[in-house]
Amino acid sequence: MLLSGSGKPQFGEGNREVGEAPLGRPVWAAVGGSLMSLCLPFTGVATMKFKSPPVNSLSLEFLTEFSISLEKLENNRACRGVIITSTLPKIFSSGLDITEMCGKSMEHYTEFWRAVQEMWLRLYGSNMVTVAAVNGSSPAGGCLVAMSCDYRIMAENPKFSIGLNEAQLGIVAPFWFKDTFVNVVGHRIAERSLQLGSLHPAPEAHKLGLVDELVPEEKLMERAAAVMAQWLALPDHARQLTKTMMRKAVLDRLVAHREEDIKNFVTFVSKESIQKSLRMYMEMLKKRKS
Ligand SMILES: CCCCCCCCCCC/C=C/C(=O)SCCNC(=O)CCNC(=O)[C@H](O)C(C)(C)COP(=O)(O)OP(=O)(O)OC[C@H]1O[C@@H](n2cnc3c(N)ncnc32)[C@H](O)[C@@H]1OP(=O)(O)O
Repeated sequence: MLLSGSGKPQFGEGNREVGEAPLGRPVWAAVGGSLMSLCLPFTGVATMKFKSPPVNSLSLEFLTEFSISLEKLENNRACRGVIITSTLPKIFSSGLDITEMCGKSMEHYTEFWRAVQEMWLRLYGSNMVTVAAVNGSSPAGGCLVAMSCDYRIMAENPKFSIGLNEAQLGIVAPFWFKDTFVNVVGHRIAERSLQLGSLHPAPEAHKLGLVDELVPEEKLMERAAAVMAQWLALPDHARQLTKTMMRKAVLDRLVAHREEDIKNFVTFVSKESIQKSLRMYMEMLKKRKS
């Protein structure tokens, strides 16, 4: 992931680079983890770029780096917003790494699911303004990342799709994926889309309200910066309290049922029938390629 931003850099470890202006003030700070890059310039707006080829799957390692990066930005008082995008052509994120859910131990599933929860709790509950610049396809967990942001701008290419397609894999989106979806598009659209495991091409996703606007791909980052400026024009405390008011019930629900949710996931994913569905899905992906 690639994370970049400006202001007062607080990133202690890793591949840190800090530019110094003549007065000794940091111009920018870049913390290049291996799976995402992050930069924070003077504007106080960080850009986080996923860079985990081939398709930015959300592996345990990726999720861990994502959560740590969010925590660092959240704790950096100079950072007020983050734009999330991908360095890979055509893919925002392919969602949870299916190989993390196949043929592994119960301990591994537990650790993996806790990391998925952690990422969502941090992103959905962030005090920062979060804008997703969706520059490619974004199924399932990738859609969750985008939906957890405050605003979604998608490249207008109809070949790019987004949605919670879990049902197509023979698995079930957990209640907090569903809650996030309902909060974005409303109950009826969420219900139909979830039951059918629909992946919506960008124009349809826009019509449904799953993404807020479509722009030509080359204008995506420029537009994300403009939207960010608009959101940051308001006082942080008023915006943050409003965001909390809108999202708290859904966040609290997972916090209250976190261990139960992990148990459900581990039990569900360990079933031979589910393992078989996931294996068949992976085989289908490979066959489709050849
Ligand atoms: C009672 C209730 C209890 C509830 C308990 C909980 C239940 C479990 C909930 C789990 C929720 C799951 C969420 C998810 O996110 S699951 C993942 C869903 N993702 C997908 O369906 C996307 C699949 N991928 C694609 O459609 C395409 O790859 C994509 C459009 C993203 C890109 O297409 P492209 O043609 O560019 O690339 P390839 O298809 O050739 O893929 C390249 C290689 O990457 C591998 N790949 C793709 N996606 C994944 C993935 N998500 N995880 C792991 N690996 C992935 C693909 O197989 C190719 O590999 P090879 O190069 O080795 O062939």
